[in-house]
Amino acid sequence: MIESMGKTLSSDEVKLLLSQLVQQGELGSLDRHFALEMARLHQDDSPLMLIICALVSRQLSAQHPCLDLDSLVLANPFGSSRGRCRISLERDALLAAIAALDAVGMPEPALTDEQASAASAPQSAHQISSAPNKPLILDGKRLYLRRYYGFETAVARRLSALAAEDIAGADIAGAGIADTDSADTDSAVAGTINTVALLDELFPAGNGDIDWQKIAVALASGKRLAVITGGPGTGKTTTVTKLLLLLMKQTPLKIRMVAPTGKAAARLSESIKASKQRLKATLETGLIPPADVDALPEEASTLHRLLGVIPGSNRFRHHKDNPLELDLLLVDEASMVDLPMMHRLLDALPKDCRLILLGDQDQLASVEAGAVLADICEGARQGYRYSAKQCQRLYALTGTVLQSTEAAGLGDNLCTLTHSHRFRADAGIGQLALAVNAGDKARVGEVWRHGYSELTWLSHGAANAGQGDTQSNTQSGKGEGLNALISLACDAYGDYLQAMASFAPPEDILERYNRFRVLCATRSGEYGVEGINLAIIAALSRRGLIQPKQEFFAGRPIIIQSNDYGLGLFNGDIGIVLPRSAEDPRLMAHFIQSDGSMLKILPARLPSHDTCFAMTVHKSQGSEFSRVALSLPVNPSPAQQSLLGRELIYTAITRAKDKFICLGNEALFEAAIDRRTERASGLAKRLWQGN
Ligand SMILES: Nc1ncnc2c1ncn2[C@@H]1O[C@H](COP(=O)(O)OP(=O)(O)OP(=O)(O)O)[C@@H](O)[C@H]1O
Repeated sequence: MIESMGKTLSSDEVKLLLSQLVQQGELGSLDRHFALEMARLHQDDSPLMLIICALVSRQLSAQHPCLDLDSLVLANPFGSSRGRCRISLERDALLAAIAALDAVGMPEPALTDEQASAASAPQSAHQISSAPNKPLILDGKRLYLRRYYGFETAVARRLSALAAEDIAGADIAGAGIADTDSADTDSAVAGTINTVALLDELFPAGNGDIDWQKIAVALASGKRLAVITGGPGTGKTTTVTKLLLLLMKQTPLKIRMVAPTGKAAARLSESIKASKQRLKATLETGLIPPADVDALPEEASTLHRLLGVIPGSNRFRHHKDNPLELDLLLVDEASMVDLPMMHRLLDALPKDCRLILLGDQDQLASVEAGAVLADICEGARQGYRYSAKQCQRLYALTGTVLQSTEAAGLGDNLCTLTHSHRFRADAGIGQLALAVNAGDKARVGEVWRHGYSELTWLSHGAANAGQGDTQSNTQSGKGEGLNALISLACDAYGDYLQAMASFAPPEDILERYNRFRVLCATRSGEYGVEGINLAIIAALSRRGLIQPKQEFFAGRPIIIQSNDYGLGLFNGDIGIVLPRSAEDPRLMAHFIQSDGSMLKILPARLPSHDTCFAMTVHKSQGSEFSRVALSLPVNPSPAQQSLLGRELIYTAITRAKDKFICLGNEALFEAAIDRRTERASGLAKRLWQGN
């Protein structure tokens, strides 16, 4: 049934095929190894068993929690470019044959929490279960590794349960309107009035448009789970600060705030602090004294730190049997949280805890498997979906009339903020981000051609010039685009290097460095992180701004590639190697921590790291810079092309506050906008359709 060039393949031929796919870079060696191990453990090295296991493993390596058999390209499931490696499968026989494999099980009806936890117990991602349970689960047309099936079903079950729960006493508006007994109704109405007064104080009447930030606070005040999403500068932090204030006015709560990376946690802390200051200046009636705002927490940590890493293990101190001690958990940059991490987080939440997720559903999905935030928001992509009960409650609290729909999935728990207060509606970066996010290529072209001073297009070469041909701030000519980008980067980085040369305080040097960043779509190649870093080092050296004679040199920016809990450094943390002082030229790596203090580490003690004049767009999530230059590859490989999607471009653009520069070519840019990253997952269906 598995054929290549019209010939049915034997097991040995399939094993050879897997080796060839690895040699060609079309399959990971881990995926091949996984397939062979599974075949050995299950004493079944049938061609189908080998192929299916390799495909499921490859899906996971590409961050898909499952293999969706409906979207499998039967004529060439590995997407091989070599004729010999293009196998084909028969649709009709495939499902039945997979179901008949001894290694494949079917979903157990209503898995209990214990069973789900056992199924998803921490092991290495590709470890094969030694339990009698089947290592693969076929759920309809989706094939999972058992562990990931456990993660997905547990996350769906826990989120749905949280979503369905109203906060006792907060269902006041609905109760006040609906038919409840009179005592309840009296206290409910009193509570409603209190909440209404607080909401009015926090959100003074505007211009008559719906105030979605107010809706978000009203919604989140009554639900155990609230998800507030929106693009950059739409006021997520402002909104959540007001929400925390409102909740704390009603009941004292033990609150923790987290983000997936150290950088994002530091930014959350800064944003909350700034938001508190702004809020204090707007409170007028005395209903909320400034001291109440001061009392709000502002310290944020990483998810890993919250859950308590156990050194040398991939388990955490907090889990179902040792839950966290808190009443409310706020998770920022939730789009970066992967499926296994979301499972661990939900597992560690105590009963009766509120969970608030903040993030931008349109950003790149997590680096590891899943696209949890996008799945959570999937059912409300076309607009809000509030039940009649929720609309009644929101009307009672905010006076806003909203059109109800039939209750669906997480509809009552979601609020999307769409108006950016950071980008002027008529300014280039906001316009470009909007057009890219909508996949509107014609509009994208118009925005580039408009000649906004905030946007600069650098063409890869004359042959490819196009996108910004008609605008003044356009560069073309073979190789000139890259030269222009390197020169521009050297000008920008020259600022912090000159501050270093005059022994400015490290905080000042880091602040200047963080004003600009080159972001790359890929790691390798001349236009990737590796090539651009080398080119910038060479150019800065020619200008005499750095002296890269050794691995560590004064002014070398560093990005950390792994977590080191002992040192307090985390994957994605960024610092600079600087002399200790004007008198002491010995070098120390300097990092600003989430509480604003400076961490100094001897370079030799740093965990794995890389130079960071250029970094990947993926690693830039949760950060923002005044100016961003994006470098796209010239001739991306098929694997690179698949990563070059709309979310990547959107994420890069929205890291920039004042200026966005793009080095690319029109065809590539357009193709990327057309390509949406879809992760094979059953989570959205489970959350929104209950299966
Ligand atoms: N309703 C509003 N009216 C006017 N300005 C606002 C409003 N809400 C937020 N802002 C301003 O917009 C800016 C961004 O707000 P905020 O930091 O809350 O957004 P965010 O969505 O959290 O941003 P980020 O994308 O950086 O996470 C801030 O300067 C804030 O003062």
